[in-house]
Amino acid sequence: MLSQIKQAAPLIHCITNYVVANFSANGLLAVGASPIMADEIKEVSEVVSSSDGLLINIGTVNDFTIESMLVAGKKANELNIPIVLDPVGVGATDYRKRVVRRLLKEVKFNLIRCNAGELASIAGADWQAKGVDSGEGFANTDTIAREVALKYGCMVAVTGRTDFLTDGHAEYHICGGNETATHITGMGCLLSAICAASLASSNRKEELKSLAATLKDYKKAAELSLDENGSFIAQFIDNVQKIAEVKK
Ligand SMILES: Nc1ncnc2c1ncn2[C@@H]1O[C@H](COP(=O)(O)OP(=O)(O)O)[C@@H](O)[C@H]1O
Ligand SMILES: Cc1ncsc1CCOP(=O)(O)O
Repeated sequence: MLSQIKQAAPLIHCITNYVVANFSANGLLAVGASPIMADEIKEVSEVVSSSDGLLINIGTVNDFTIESMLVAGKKANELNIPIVLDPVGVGATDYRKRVVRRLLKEVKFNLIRCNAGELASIAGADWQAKGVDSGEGFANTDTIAREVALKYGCMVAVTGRTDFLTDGHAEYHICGGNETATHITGMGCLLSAICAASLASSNRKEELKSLAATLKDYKKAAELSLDENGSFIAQFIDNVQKIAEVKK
């Protein structure tokens, strides 16, 4: 699927957090997409209107950027531009919970890409999240993901050792990857940005299947990368690029 993104070369508007902005831009470039990071309320409407996909990531959201997210999200809905929500660390604070509740109420998302702790928080399930990391709990994430997908009429991708993707009806489990991914900040955030590129590059009828292939390619790139953190980051970007360049 990364090769399909490379062919389509979509422009992806990212309203994302300042921890991962550079990594996400480089990752999008590696798959052949074009990133534009913009969160000023006076320009987000114009930026999203000329984009093929939108990422809303709440990792470092504040009272200004939430308003920009809502303006961009509503404009994208108007223009039928696919939107991915990454609810980074939503379980960590009441503020983040309120932000995500408001986003899910006022904007229609195509995909929520999250870890198990974030999913549990959105669903109000019992879970011990750890900041922006997944944490631990006993809830059945597959069941909750299906419920959340049906409730919000969107696809849900819950990532971890095994990824789970569903639209509430059909579903995929994706195995593999490299545990080192959990020690690198921004791996989930970049994946969400690439999912926006995937949605922007695929036929609407095939988007669940295409997203599953995207998650698989992402895990493959991690498998092919070294286990030390610094080398992993460089090799991972190289491997994402190589997989995207394979002609299908
Ligand atoms: N234990 C693990 N082993 C292998 N891959 C993992 C593991 N945990 C997460 N991943 C992978 O890391 C990437 C980012 O997912 P994740 O860490 O769940 O996101 P987040 O950064 O939002 O918590 C995904 O490709 C996921 O499959
Ligand atoms: C550490 C951190 N703090 C706020 S956003 C962020 C990045 C989280 O990135 P990811 O969830 O992809 O690891």
